[in-house]
Amino acid sequence: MTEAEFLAALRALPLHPGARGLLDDTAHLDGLILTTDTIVEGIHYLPDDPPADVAWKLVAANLSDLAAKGAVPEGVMLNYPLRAVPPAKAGVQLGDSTNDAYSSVTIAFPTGPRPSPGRETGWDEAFVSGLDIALRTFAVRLLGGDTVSLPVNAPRVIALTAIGRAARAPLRAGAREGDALYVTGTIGDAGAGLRIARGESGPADLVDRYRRPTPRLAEGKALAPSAHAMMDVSDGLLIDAARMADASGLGVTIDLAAIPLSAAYRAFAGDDRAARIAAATAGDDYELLLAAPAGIPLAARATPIGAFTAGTGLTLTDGGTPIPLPTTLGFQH
Ligand SMILES: Nc1ncnc2c1ncn2[C@@H]1O[C@H](COP(=O)(O)OP(=O)(O)OP(=O)(O)O)[C@@H](O)[C@H]1O
Ligand SMILES: Cc1ncc(C[n+]2csc(CCOP(=O)(O)O)c2C)c(N)n1
Ligand SMILES: [Mg+2]
Repeated sequence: MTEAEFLAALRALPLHPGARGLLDDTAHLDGLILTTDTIVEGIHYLPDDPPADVAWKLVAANLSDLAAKGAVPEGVMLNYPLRAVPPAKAGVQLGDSTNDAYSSVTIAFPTGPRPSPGRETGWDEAFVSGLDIALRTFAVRLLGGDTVSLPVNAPRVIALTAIGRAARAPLRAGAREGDALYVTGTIGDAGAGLRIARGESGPADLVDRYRRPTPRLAEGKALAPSAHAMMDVSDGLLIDAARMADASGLGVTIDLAAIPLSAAYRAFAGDDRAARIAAATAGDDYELLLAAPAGIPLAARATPIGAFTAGTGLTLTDGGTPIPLPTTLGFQH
């Protein structure tokens, strides 16, 4: 089953009205905004990423969904797995191990006495220190959670639930015909950072954008009153914009040439059509995408990159000339 098929199946279940038809970034309950996000070793982060950065990314990815609703974070709940190590490896530092290639990993489900969990030198401690820094940075506090153990060699799966408050939260589904599509910040930096973290040569700043994204909390709060629709860009600018248009019952046209790229991205990847498509489909940006009337002053900086139209689907132009869509619009599980 694909992610889209799984979500479609869930939408046929009894849904709480606060679920917004499972068509939004968050659920809404009496002024509270709720969201949960999971990160998986090897899928969302690299096995040798620093544990403190993994904690940061987990918090940032969750708070980004709150930012997209203009919400102020109230607290978070953490679901955390301690991982046992094979006895032979006890005391060996993570990162020197063969844990990197999950395709060849054999997960051991012990039948005898369980190895003691949490003995991978320092990983859990460093995660907690990183969590402390992230919580303090974003002025949010821990409400609770759950701790479990993983089989030897199993990739870590870490989940966080974030709860916030918003007086008026813009939906994904609220875009109106004629609205402009805006995006905050620059797009593609994290995708480039992942390539660099995987071995290409490039600046550490871009790796930082991949490992330590910034949830746009202040921008989200400032933009929410003028936004007809808002969401964050996690899977890729093109796929997420197409989702906003779809949820709103509209089409959207995006001009590739208008997508804001950083100087660091352009120096690393170039500025041609392929580099722009790569930026617009890589994901991990955690910028905000919003629909608002064209030309109105906005309370935070955002770049107009397109427009909502009657009809359906995504149309891509490059400097105004229509171009074919790439085969993938973004990341899908
Ligand atoms: N396993 C699940 N069970 C129940 N609801 C789900 C599940 N997975 C996703 N959803 C719901 O589907 C909707 C869309 O989820 P999706 O993950 O695409 O958005 P998102 O949380 O904004 O993504 P991202 O975390 O990448 O920003 C949300 O309302 C989410 O709560
Ligand atoms: C090692 C590694 N490989 C690939 C990616 C790219 N990636 C994975 S999940 C995702 C979307 C957000 O996740 P979700 O939709 O689950 O919130 C993206 C863009 C990555 N971050 N790390
Ligand atoms: Mg989201």
